[in-house]
Amino acid sequence: MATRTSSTPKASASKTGSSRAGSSGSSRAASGRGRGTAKGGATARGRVTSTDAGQPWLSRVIGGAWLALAYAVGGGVRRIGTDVSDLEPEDRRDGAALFNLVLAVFIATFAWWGWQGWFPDAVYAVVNGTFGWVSLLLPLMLGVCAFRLFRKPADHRGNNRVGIGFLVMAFSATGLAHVLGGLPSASAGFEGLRSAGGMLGFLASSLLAVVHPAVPVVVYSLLAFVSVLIVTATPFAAIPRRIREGWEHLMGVDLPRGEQGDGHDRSYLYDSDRRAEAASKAGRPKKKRRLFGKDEEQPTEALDGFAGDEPYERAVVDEEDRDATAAMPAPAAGRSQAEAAIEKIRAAQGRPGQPEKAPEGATEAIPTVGLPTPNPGAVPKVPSTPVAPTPPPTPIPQRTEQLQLSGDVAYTLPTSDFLVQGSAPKERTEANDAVVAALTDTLTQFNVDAEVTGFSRGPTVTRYEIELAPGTKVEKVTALSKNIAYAVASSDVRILSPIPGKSAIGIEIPNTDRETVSLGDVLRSQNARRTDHPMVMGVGKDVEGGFVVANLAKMPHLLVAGATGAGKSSFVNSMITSILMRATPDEVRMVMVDPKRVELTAYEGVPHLITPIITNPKKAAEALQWVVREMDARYDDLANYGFKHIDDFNKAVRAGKVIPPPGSERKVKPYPYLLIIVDELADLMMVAPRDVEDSIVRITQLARAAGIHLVLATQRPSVDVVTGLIKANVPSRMAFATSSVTDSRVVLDQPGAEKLIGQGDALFLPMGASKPMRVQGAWVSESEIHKVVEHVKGQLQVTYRDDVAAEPEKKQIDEEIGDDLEVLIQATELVVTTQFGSTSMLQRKLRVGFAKAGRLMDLLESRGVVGPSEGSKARDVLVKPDDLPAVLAALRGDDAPSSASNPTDAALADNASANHHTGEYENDSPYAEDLVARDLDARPHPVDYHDGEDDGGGEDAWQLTGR
Ligand SMILES: Nc1ncnc2c1ncn2[C@@H]1O[C@H](COP(=O)(O)OP(=O)(O)OP(=O)(O)O)[C@@H](O)[C@H]1O
Repeated sequence: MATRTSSTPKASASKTGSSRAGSSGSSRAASGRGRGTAKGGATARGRVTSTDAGQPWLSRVIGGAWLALAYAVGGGVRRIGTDVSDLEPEDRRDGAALFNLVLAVFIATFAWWGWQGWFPDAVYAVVNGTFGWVSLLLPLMLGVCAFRLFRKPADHRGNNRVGIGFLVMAFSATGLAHVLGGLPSASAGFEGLRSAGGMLGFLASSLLAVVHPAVPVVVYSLLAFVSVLIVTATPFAAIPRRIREGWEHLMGVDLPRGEQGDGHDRSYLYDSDRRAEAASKAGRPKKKRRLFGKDEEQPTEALDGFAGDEPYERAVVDEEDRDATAAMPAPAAGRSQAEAAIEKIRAAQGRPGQPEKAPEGATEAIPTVGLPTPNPGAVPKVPSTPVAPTPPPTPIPQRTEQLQLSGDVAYTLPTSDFLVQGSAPKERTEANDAVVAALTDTLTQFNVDAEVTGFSRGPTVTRYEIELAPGTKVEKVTALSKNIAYAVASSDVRILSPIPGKSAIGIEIPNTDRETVSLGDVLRSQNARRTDHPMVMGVGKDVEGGFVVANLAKMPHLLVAGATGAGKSSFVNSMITSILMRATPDEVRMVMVDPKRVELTAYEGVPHLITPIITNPKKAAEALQWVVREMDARYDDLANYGFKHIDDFNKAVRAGKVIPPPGSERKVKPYPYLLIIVDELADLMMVAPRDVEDSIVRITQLARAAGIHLVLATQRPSVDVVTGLIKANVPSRMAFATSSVTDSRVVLDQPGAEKLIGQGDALFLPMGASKPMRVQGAWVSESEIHKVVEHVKGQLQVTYRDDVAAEPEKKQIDEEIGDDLEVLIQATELVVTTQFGSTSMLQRKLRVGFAKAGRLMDLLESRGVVGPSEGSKARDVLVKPDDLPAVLAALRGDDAPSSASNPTDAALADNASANHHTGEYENDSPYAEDLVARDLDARPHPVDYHDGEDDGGGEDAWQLTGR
């Protein structure tokens, strides 16, 4: 113990010393001396002290003055634009920066402003003799270097890149200048060379020019171009984008707000620098996204006047630098990434891994409390799984052959550029290395013989893979879940044991730097392009960064649940937008139920709707009953024409093989898929639980073959909302973060959803899958939705069918009942609840005479509540207590038929199917108004969705998911 604790400060002290040496200042030198007295750190510090002491006082005074001046200038430069003056003193490199600045100004004075004198002349001769007229550019280059060193001294990679880029640029420029200056030979002398590319230009070009004067021009033009790419950190592939950005910047179009408004000079930042910058602000909602390849604030909201939600919104508004990661010190020179990252984690835990300072005069360092600082050299660089790249914004080929709607209406689907391109996914970041270090550290501490062998980074979480040594129990790792959570400073750690398909334990840990998954990217991914099926939706991205798309028709019904704010509505938006992007109103029709009244209003008026968005829960219950009738009608057609699935029926209709019976005037047309979206099931269940449950169960049991699909969303996944019956019939589940493990069990039949981190983080359990897949839901902004909806509305006018959620006609109270309604209701309640059909009981309980009680009993018999009289025996009660509300409503005449089991409803259903047989369905069809006049035969044959697929729908809903 003593050995370990005393060595830690020593190691750290020497590390600190060396890292700070580059930016030495007198104050730090002094502090070094002070600490040098402590035992243990004496050797290293002793050397520093003796060197300082040996320095002549004059040089120390000059050095001090230089640094003081450098700090003053640096302080000013750091306040230009975005204030970065909170830079740690040990990270500054103001001395070197000032040197660059002074040199720049000095060269400018004679190269640009013609300052003369013996000293400038002498320097000028050297500089100009070396670089020729390229020396005119040197002040600019040095100035940029100085600016970077003042403001971003810790960005060594970036600074080196810019420095090297300028060197290559200067060299190639001298080569070119030599040719442009007429290829002066050595005999032209110093003066001749100065007016061209100087000595450097002569050396660079004279030999190449011997072959042909064009050779150095070509070679150095290319080199100059490459140097520009190096300085501006532009990979070859990004050249067109950069040119476009530059152009837009110049022309002032689509100028990204963030880059314009905050004054933060990012022009010199390489992509990785931008990412690092973003990572340093981890935890803050990311505002920038990529629009067709360029950085952009949340898509054009400001332009469109849309102030919709932003991805990863947080309720807590805090300062950037109070974020856990932002508050951590920037990596000091000489420290490895992993080491810096470890420090970040420690800082997040409130235990920065700095050595404890020895008290004055102490001979031994105080033992360090907590985790030992892992030796960064020992932290393995584990491989990360490559992530799927952002799909190119290339347009998805338009399905022109299908877009001729029946009735010769040309319909154009929205083009894929209506949806923005997301930012490039990251394969690994500093935060990942930090977690690997922390995990390795935890395993070592608890003597678990296992190692982190790799990780795959998704948009929200990264899954770290741990492999066990032979003979090590899995439980040894799973038992450490709390310690792991502690080590990585996150309470949302989820352990998968094993990772499906792998002999490894998976530990899912939220990324501090989450990425937004743009719906546009998901729909442009290869998985989505692979099929034309109109019911395919972009779900999001899995933990390995692969795009997940799913076919709603194969699900065939989906339950979406999660606590408020977990991302359900965003998911529903992505789903609807996917359909609008890919399907014509002839292919998919929708019924939207939005009891919250605000979630789906954006879609009001799209031609895919068959009824206005339903906001009244009672009407929603009626609409569900309409769906049941529609389903029955479709089934009748299937049965009559001998088909098992609506797709086969549609195929046959398009092939002209479905011929109505002779005498029928009906024109048979393909049925569109019908998607019913209920945004809050709880609201419906509160109004008419039995009716809603009945309808849902009936629809879900049968509707798959009829091409009718239900999506039920709820923020209250409790058993009274998602009843056992509903659950049993809705096989696919999408669970967003739930507030309790009980809720998670209701949705998924297993725990897990309570560990999700919200904001689109979900467990997707499609029909047929045994284990849920963790996905980050796709995000589509309100302005994107608006654009898509406007386009779709511009293509075709919506034609609503008015009977879907129409108020059913008020049934008149039976004349026979007259004024006895109230007492009859009481009699019904009595008889049904007691299940005892006795006239004398009515007499007693209702305090009515024998004649009145007899009349009530007759009324009950005529309404099917009790059976006929059996002499002195009590009558049979024909209504079960569960059906009481429906019977009472029917007596009052103020409610809709409760279900198909209701005699009145059954009669209605019979009528409906009778109409079909007589060919009258046409007028009854939900699509009658807009489809009836269209000439089927004139319609080109649409693509057959089911080619090569199992028409019986035996595939898994997630057949399209994966990377
Ligand atoms: N896929 C996503 N990507 C990024 N951010 C998301 C995503 N989904 C949701 N969010 C963030 O979470 C916030 C809440 O999401 P949303 O409105 O979808 O929640 P909800 O579950 O529908 O809540 P409620 O039930 O209260 O309507 C959004 O405003 C957004 O900031």
